[in-house]
Amino acid sequence: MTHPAPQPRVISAPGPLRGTVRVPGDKSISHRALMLSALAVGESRIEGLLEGEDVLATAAAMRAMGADIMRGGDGVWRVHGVGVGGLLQPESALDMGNSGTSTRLLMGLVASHPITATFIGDASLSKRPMGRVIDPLATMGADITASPGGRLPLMVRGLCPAVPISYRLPVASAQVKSAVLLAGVNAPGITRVIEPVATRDHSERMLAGFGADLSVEIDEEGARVISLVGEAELKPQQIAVPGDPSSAAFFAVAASIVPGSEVRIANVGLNPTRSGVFTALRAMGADIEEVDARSVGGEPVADLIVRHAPLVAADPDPALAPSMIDEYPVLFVAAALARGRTEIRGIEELRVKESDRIATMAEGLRAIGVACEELPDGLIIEGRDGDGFPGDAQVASKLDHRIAMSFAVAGLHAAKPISIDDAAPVATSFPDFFELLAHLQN
Ligand SMILES: O=C(O)C1=C[C@@H](OP(=O)(O)O)[C@@H](O)[C@H](O)C1
Ligand SMILES: C=C(OP(=O)(O)O)C(=O)O
Repeated sequence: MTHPAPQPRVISAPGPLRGTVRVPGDKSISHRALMLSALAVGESRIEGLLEGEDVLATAAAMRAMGADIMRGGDGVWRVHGVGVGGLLQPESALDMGNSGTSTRLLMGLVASHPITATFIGDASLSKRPMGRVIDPLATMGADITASPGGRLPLMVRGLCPAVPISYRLPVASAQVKSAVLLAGVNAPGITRVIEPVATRDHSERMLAGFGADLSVEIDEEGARVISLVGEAELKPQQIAVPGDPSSAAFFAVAASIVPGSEVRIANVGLNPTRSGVFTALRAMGADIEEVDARSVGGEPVADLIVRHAPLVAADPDPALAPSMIDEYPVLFVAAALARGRTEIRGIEELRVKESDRIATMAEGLRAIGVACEELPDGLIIEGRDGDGFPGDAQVASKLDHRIAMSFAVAGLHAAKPISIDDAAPVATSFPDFFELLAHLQN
């Protein structure tokens, strides 16, 4: 719950970006790999795990509930699980730091085990809504006491056996879907999640990969119906985590906006439920080539070669929102340099992330010289037609890693430096972001 001292950073335009970078492992897949390995009996091995603070919070919580988790000197993580139903009562509160995914998915796991756990987090996480997972998990029988507004700190008292439910998602959220499915892993019978709008499907892929009986059908209205047979026996796996497209997006935008750049981003996960940002950038004229397409750990992967290109405003299709939800802040930076006006709608979910990402980005963009107008569910941005940002301003990251990295990217094409009041949150999802950026500047 304590924060490291703020780490201010000044970014100035260094000239073209050139070379190859390999982005770290996918954050969503890393969380799930640790959780499911911790529920399997026997040793799982995870290669390419993201070693960011959010994922380390998940690892610490799974250890506190009985799993044996070790990082080998070879960088491979070895997990000895406790078996479905075998999670132990943690001795102290689970500190989720800044991580919404850790909190919501672990609440699901605890909900169907005969244990009680208290969840705490940092100032950002303590403002985020948990009612969206409390509701279905309470229907499954968990007893949950939350702080006012359904927030952290909160306590989950699991029920075993839990009641399997059929739950239609009221909000397009992979975290809510996953919380219900993970609770369903230790519930008798069939737990069903109906998803009118598809969100990232890593939980479904990985549950099936660990041997759970899970099926997905499309109903007559086009919704995905995910059915999971509970009291599953999960078998240990060898997992290779692909690179995170959400992290790759920062370099894709950086190379697109800085004249003379050409960057190869290696090992990027391109699961269609995650790759919307590349579709949106290409619609703006970005030059993104996919090479060496392959499959890593059951997920599509390729290297991306991104070259500078003049960008033109193109309103992103709101239907793409779930597949690029975390990439909007950096897409706003691209839109702010494009020719024309971009209207981005259908992204009200951005208001409940690590910060209110519509408001925080609007404030920062104005500070660096961009005209924009906030909407309840989006943002209108007047593009600068390739003209760099005037800069000479300080922006606030508000405990939000994606805000800090987005303004670092903006600083690469600014007449005067942009300072970020606190870049420490970058360590939650992308600890070596600034090192990789420096590598491309040499
Ligand atoms: O399931 C996941 O791993 C995630 C789902 C998304 O959140 P929501 O489910 O709240 O949309 C995303 O923003 C988050 O970074 C990771
Ligand atoms: C929203 C994010 O993560 P989380 O919900 O796990 O905090 C993110 O990484 O942008």
